[in-house]
Amino acid sequence: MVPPLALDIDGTLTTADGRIDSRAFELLPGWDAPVVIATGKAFPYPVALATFLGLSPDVIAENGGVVHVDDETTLLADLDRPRAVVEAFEERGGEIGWGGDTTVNRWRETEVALSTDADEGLLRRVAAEVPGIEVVDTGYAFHVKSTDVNKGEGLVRAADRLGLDPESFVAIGDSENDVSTFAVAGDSYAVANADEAATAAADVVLDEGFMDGTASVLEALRDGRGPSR
Ligand SMILES: O=C(O)COP(=O)(O)O
Ligand SMILES: [Mg+2]
Repeated sequence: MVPPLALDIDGTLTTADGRIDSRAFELLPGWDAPVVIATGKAFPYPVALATFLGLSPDVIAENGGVVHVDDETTLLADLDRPRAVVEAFEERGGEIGWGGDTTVNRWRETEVALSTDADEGLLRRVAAEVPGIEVVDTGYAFHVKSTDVNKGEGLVRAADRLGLDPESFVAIGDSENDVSTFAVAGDSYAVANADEAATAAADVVLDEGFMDGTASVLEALRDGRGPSR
């Protein structure tokens, strides 16, 4: 019997150049337990990914700001303060980046994401002036978000709605925004490309990076073996 999964997207289900690794489409469609995709990306991305993987769209998006499980969507933070931070950042000369790609933030309902090209020092100074707001660096974006939400709290909520114990989940991830997931899942794996925070928080740090690492865990779980490192 395979365990339920809590899976990050970027750095975890992807190749080093940011594409979904095709092995996700071999390993996940038949997974015989719930799969919760837990990401910093806006809500439509994990819904689309789950749908095209043939999974039910049980997702944690926007770093826990949005939880959608069993056809119930819950917004756990609001956009006003993150937006105010980004406006103040822009008034002081900061740029959110993304080279004119307006899709990154178009569907966000609880947080704002800035390109990692943005002026991090200025962003952190502006954010520090607003209580209850933090900047999370995933290596793929700077997320301006409420301190009240995170992926781990999202997983507790998702597990409850699925009638499962969060400890029954195996979590795999690569960055700071996965630390809270690792804290509530029973077993946690950081891929080899993981940042310092995720590496320190994981039960196991894998020898292989990106989907090579993730696939090694999923294959071992599927085959009833302990995952190799
Ligand atoms: O949106 C990001 O910055 C990273 O996304 P992830 O949480 O799926 O890795
Ligand atoms: Mg990631």
